Amino acid sequence: MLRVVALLAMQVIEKYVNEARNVLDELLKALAEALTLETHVFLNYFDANNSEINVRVNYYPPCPRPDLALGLTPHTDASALTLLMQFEITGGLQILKDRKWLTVPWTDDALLVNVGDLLEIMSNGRLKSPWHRVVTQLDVERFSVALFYNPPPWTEIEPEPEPVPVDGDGGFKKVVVSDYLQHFYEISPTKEKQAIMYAKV
Ligand SMILES: O=C(O)CCC(=O)C(=O)O
Ligand SMILES: [Fe+2]
Repeated sequence: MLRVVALLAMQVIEKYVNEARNVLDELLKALAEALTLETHVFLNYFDANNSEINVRVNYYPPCPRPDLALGLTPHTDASALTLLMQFEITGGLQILKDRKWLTVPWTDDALLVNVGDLLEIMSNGRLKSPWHRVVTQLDVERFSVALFYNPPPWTEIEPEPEPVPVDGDGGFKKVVVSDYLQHFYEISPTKEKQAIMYAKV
């Protein structure tokens, strides 16, 4: 019985992964166009057989002292893009903006897309990976599914040189995806957004 359930779950996840890949590929094209770049500049790093998709299921139980315990410690995602799903509107996900934690507005039945560090590097800082965390809640339990989409590990990603980011940021250099990931996991968790400095000139 358990085997049947596990098999069914695997089929559902596989279906979701395949659909998610289509959505994310379209988004990578749309994001490149929005930055007035050639449509495929980001998508070209991915390939259907070797790109990495990792799925993490997060469970946050109700917490008697949300003031004392976080659900997920602050971080950026080491992905290119992350597709997030939650099962009901429960809040909990927050991003740091102007030094304040803001709860991400998330409507029911909506998927949320998060820019990861690799896309920040590829876009030379024009797309930013947000510093985010999950807070616990008193009487609320929460599930989320995070799907991380990455080019194959041996891919060398290169920041798009033009146009120069408006906020004067940028200054990224070429990195190999697996080198970046190794660095990211070696130094995580960090107190602030730090791993991405590895990809700065
Ligand atoms: O649970 C969430 O909404 C976010 C999860 C997340 O940030 C992650 O798994 O990296
Ligand atoms: Fe995350």
